[in-house]
Amino acid sequence: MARILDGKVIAAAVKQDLAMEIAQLREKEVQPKLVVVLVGDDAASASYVRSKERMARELGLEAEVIKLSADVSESELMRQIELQNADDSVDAVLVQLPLPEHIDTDWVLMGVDPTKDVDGFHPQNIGRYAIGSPLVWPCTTAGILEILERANAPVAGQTAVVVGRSRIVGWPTAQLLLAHNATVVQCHRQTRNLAEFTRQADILVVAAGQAGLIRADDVKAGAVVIDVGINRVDGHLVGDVDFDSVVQKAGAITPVPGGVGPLTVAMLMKNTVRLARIRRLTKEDER
Ligand SMILES: Nc1nc2c(c(=O)[nH]1)N[C@@H](CN(C=O)c1ccc(C(=O)N[C@@H](CCC(=O)O)C(=O)O)cc1)CN2
Repeated sequence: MARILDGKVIAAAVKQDLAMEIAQLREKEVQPKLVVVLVGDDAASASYVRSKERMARELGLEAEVIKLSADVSESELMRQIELQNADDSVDAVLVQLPLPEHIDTDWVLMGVDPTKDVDGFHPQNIGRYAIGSPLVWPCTTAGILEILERANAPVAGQTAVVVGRSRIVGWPTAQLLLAHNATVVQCHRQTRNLAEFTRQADILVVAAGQAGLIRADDVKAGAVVIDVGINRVDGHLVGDVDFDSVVQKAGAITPVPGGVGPLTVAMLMKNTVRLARIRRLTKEDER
């Protein structure tokens, strides 16, 4: 039976460490500020943004949410982002995804000042994945590393298989595991014989958006399985991994809900503090 990696417990530990760091920053008169831009009225996005605002306030960070209507023009959205880029009191800017279809997401993300890009989605930060040191890793990816580290799961030298190659999770997670010296295989929709790869994984990260995609037969005995899927099936939230069968075979597994999700918000707070520290306490030529 696998060890359950409880994201709520790990997120609470991250928050506790951060509270101390924020108190120390306050002694240096640094008050980190996060701005979240929310476009439209998608219920899930609105709920995630509320969690972000709530956790920021709990930790004593300044947080502002800019709400724009679903039919906002691309130029108005860009204008709002540029205002945040120019505001010296703002350390971190996040544009909640997904954006409505009429908006070019790549273009908008390129508009965020890379030094305030708390999601790590600006091309300049994506380029830095290649040298293993973006200013920040995307929040979910950073959360996955936090889970592995706090579970004392080794990464270097392990075979890691990542299913999915999204901008938000799959791609950066593969890059992060590579930067930590895992042997990485990135699978995606067009991968043939997916199970041939997943069965080799010491660390299996699944972010495909397909409920029940990975079953016990697809997993190596003793593997660490990180389930990033969030799917609603018959009114219930389930991951991409068939938890009930895989829990019998894996060495450790994250549940859904209560696994990676809570870390995504906690790591946003950690990234905000990191960007504030870099902008306010590090000389430009040391960044
Ligand atoms: N700009 C960004 N947009 C999005 C990101 C992101 O990192 N940056 N990630 C996701 C949504 N997301 C945060 O934004 C997020 C997703 C899930 C959770 C979470 O805590 N999930 C819970 C279940 C919650 C539920 O009941 O729905 C869990 O897994 O336990 C937090 C944040 C897409 N957009």
